[in-house]
Amino acid sequence: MKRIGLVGARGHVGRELIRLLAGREDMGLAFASSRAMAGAPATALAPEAPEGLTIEALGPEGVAGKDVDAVVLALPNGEAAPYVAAIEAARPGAVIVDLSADYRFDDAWAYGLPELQGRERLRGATRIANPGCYATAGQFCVAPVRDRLAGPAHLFGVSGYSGAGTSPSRRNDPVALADNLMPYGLTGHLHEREMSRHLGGEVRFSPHVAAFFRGLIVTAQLEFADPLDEATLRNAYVRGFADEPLIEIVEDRVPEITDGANQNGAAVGGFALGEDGRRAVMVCALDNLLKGAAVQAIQNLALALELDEFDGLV
Ligand SMILES: NC(=O)C1=CN([C@@H]2O[C@H](COP(=O)(O)OP(=O)(O)OC[C@H]3O[C@@H](n4cnc5c(N)ncnc54)[C@H](OP(=O)(O)O)[C@@H]3O)[C@@H](O)[C@H]2O)C=CC1
Ligand SMILES: CC(=O)N[C@@H](CCC(=O)OP(=O)(O)O)C(=O)O
Repeated sequence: MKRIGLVGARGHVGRELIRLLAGREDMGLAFASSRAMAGAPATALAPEAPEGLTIEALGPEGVAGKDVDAVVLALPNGEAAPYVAAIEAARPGAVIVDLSADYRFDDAWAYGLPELQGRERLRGATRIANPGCYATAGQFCVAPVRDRLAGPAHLFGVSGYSGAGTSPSRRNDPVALADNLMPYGLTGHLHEREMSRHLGGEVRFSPHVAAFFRGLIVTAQLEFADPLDEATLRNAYVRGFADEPLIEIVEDRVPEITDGANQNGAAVGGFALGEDGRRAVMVCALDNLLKGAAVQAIQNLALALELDEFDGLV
């Protein structure tokens, strides 16, 4: 049984990770760190947590002192570096999976989107940057046809408000969101840069947050250099994601939020082609807390520790 430590356990993603780890026999939660919940049983965060495990408030040195195989950092952006430095000094061989955006642009870290980046770099890796939630859905919409694009892909995204984390803000305030849809990050959202970098082509992204708690959808406008027929468009996705158990290709209708929310995997569909075959619209729905975060982290932990990637997930 590989021993996994979790920092940021009180967050929405931390709770999902505790639940998913409880579903595996080859990895288990060895410690859970939260400053606000220190001293409480881990079952207060998620009923599936190991009985008898008490939440601790661990700083970087405290985390680095723990005898674990891997540490998952589920902290807000900008907080990971001291933890990484302390773990690197004390146990350089330990696996670190960071859920924030802090290392997604760092070539020394493997970018952990197994379905698209390939698994070779993730197997046995010790530093893995988990992708962003919209960035995961956006890349699933664009990657199978990226080489055919005539220009930037234009992506429209709507997320549930759990995407904005637990620190109070307008973007996770149910009162401000009631009967509302909030555009934000109108230019330069971090996931715009993340997608552009990892797709190797420019993306324009318009994020929105809505009044539902979890799940997100990305609708992608794609323009092609040469016309495509519908069979070619469908085949690009069907073949591109063949043998990927966490990606469902939806061929008979357009995916909606409910196709992704509370699901471990992503639903990809749309397949709407303009009359001249030069433009298509694709859609991806997934759960921002699951395939957009915690499920992806479990896949990455399993690959890094050379375990079954999909155990407990499919
Ligand atoms: N929410 C989502 O949909 C997604 C989130 N992510 C990423 O996953 C990570 C976790 O997300 P989420 O669960 O929403 O995060 P939260 O904003 O809920 O933060 C997680 C926890 O981190 C702890 N924390 C906050 N600041 C610090 C600090 N300075 N030092 C130590 N601990 C701190 C807090 O617990 P306490 O105060 O008790 O210590 C908090 O509950 C983030 O990097 C996020 O960007 C990625 C994809 C999707
Ligand atoms: C609604 C909302 O605010 N969503 C977040 C998505 C958070 C996320 O996926 O991630 P990273 O911070 O890990 O990139 C946002 O747009 O920043």
